[in-house]
Amino acid sequence: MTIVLGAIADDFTGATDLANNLVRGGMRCVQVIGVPSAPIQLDDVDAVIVALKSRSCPSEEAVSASLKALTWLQQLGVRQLFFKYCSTFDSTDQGNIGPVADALLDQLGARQTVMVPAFPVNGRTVYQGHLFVGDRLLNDSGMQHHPLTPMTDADLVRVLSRQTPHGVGLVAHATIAQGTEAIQQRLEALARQDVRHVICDSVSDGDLERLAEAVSSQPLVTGGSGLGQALPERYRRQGWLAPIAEPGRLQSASGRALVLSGSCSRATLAQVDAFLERHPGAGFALDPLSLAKDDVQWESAFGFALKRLADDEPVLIYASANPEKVHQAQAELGVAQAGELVERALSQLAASLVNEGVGRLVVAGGETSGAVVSALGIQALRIGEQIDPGVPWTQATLAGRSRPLSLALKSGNFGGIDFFTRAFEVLQ
Ligand SMILES: Nc1ncnc2c1ncn2[C@@H]1O[C@H](COP(=O)(O)OP(=O)(O)OP(=O)(O)O)[C@@H](O)[C@H]1O
Ligand SMILES: O=C(O)[C@@H](O)C(=O)CO
Repeated sequence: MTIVLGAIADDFTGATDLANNLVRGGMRCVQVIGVPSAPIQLDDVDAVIVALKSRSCPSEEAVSASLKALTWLQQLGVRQLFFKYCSTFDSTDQGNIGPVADALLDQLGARQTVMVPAFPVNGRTVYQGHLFVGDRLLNDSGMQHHPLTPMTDADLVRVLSRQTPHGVGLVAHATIAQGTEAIQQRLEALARQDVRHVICDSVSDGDLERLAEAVSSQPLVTGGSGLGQALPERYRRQGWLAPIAEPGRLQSASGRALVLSGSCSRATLAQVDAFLERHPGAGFALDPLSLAKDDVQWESAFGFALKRLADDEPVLIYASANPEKVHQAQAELGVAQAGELVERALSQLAASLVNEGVGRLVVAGGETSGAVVSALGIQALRIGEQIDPGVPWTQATLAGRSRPLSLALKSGNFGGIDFFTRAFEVLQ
């Protein structure tokens, strides 16, 4: 059967989040890390997700990587394209959501796309074009302090209008509530006014189902994984997808357990605190200012982890810090360098500690996960059981290792407070 969906995700945790929801909808998914350099086996696959690290890089790089992914997916003959970005619309005035969406539309020869970041089960909803995280507007949710893409405006029409020269419009909730026909009529009316990007309100799974029905035949849809949760059922009704497939089972996990965290989100900071409270002495804090000086802190972190792993004790290495500390590091080092130092330190720890027997690895943060997965040389991930909404266990085959590596890539703001402990319980 034809591959139904080809997705391009702007970060690695976002890619596994989308894959997780598609698998739960009964689609057989493969997640690849960048465009594969050699042909890969895609028999019996309904969806292919290309994970990029294009959320925070210069927009020209994001556009070029996304178009390369699109070309590859077009060659596979996929029926619909999905541009996956964050449910908190992480971006800056330079992009990358607007420029990438424009470039994808151009290459597809399509005139319009919907923008649907909502993921209600995780508290992300959009009403009158304004993004909420739980009961807070985006700019008051903690996302205003994000180290790389601070979100200081919750009005997505306004946010996106700064990123594209094209028209940006809204399908408001009153229309979504009326159902498919009303949504399609509104999209058509906006297209006639040359509105190219359409932010869509959605406050419930029902809204996402109505939207999915309205857009499941469009060449390109964009948004968070909430829309991805609703699409498989539409594809099935359109006859594009066989009845519910058995989502693949992963091999049993083996090896030592390690948690690495480079996310500074409110949720991750609470998860770090909860883990350290439950396992006193199990954490090692990295600090970009020390990392910038020499290798001493990295070596200490490595030694600390080795010792605890040898004793089979829980271990968490983290750079996660409150906004004051992050700003202090950024003021001295610059935003990009502070981030890079942390990403390099954590990804080198991952590579070295996997060599020392780590087989179950949890990574918190999308950029951080991108750096770790790249350092490990992983090319593709199989999707397994969900730990919390949006975060599944995955498995990767590594060169020179007989057993696969089990890997959970946690989006910054996802997961319950006990995530770092519960993740390993789910594996047993
Ligand atoms: N103490 C720190 N000071 C400055 N920058 C930091 C610090 N700790 C982490 N960082 C950087 O902040 C960025 C956090 O982004 P990351 O995407 O990993 O987390 P997140 O945004 O919370 O997760 P997600 O993208 O999944 O929502 C990374 O580039 C990381 O290196
Ligand atoms: O949509 C989300 O919130 C996540 O999948 C994500 O992209 C975080 O990096």
